[in-house]
Amino acid sequence: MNLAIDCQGLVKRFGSYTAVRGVSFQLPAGAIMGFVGPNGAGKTTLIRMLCGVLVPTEGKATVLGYNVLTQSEEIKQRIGYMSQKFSLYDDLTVKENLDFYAGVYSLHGKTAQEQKARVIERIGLTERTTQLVSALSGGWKQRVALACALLHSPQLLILDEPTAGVDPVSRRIFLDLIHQLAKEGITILVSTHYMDEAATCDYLGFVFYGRLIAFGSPDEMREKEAKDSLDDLFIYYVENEALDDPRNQAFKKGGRG
Ligand SMILES: Nc1ncnc2c1ncn2[C@@H]1O[C@H](COP(=O)(O)OP(=O)(O)OP(=O)(O)O)[C@@H](O)[C@H]1O
Repeated sequence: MNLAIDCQGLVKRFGSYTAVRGVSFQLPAGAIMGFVGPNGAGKTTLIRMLCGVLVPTEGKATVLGYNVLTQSEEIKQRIGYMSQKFSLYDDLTVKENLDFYAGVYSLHGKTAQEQKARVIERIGLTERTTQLVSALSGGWKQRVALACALLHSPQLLILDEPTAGVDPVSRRIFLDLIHQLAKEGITILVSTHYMDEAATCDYLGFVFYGRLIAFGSPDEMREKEAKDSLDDLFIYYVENEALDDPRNQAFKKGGRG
């Protein structure tokens, strides 16, 4: 199987605090995977290790066949990353933001022009290129950020809570775009708090206090544990997780979030 991500026993400690505790999973190329978990579960830390920007304390991982410890530059060139804050310049137009990111990805001349034209068309931004980003709705900002992340034709797209604070219609449009991109062969890793989004992924990883407490396809997971909803399934896994972290007890008693 051609794997986009293969990680084994990834651990990240910040001083005495362990944010990621031995995460292992394999993601086939071309699949969409969703990370779901409460705030502070360790999703972003895990993602940052897979992007090659944060060095794991323990464990190993390959992303697109490259080692996160020794080949982070190769990984960075081949992944598109979009954070929950979108990382756009509000006082620049859509086109100027794309120009800026083309430079970041070292795209110049004809290649830059072609790639910008490709993503503008692909993401449906033709009518928006001269607008200031500050004048755009959250949904349009999200699409501009996606266009920026796709400029260098990445093989893996990593989206960290891309739809946080975006209205439901825009979320749906964005999700459809993501699914089309996956059909075109891009592997997608997305972290989300929304179970309806998670349900559309090929694979799901439930992250809870630094552990990957479940991994599999949403349908298989629901069938295996005989749960109708992913919310029920998540709670089921959390309640069956014997964690030493005292915050786990708070979560079980209703302090979720
Ligand atoms: N650089 C750092 N130094 C110390 N602690 C950190 C650092 N980065 C993250 N943490 C801690 O690690 C834990 C996991 O954080 P992380 O951002 O990975 O969670 P998350 O699941 O992405 O949460 P959210 O959904 O809120 O983005 C948190 O308790 C956070 O405070």
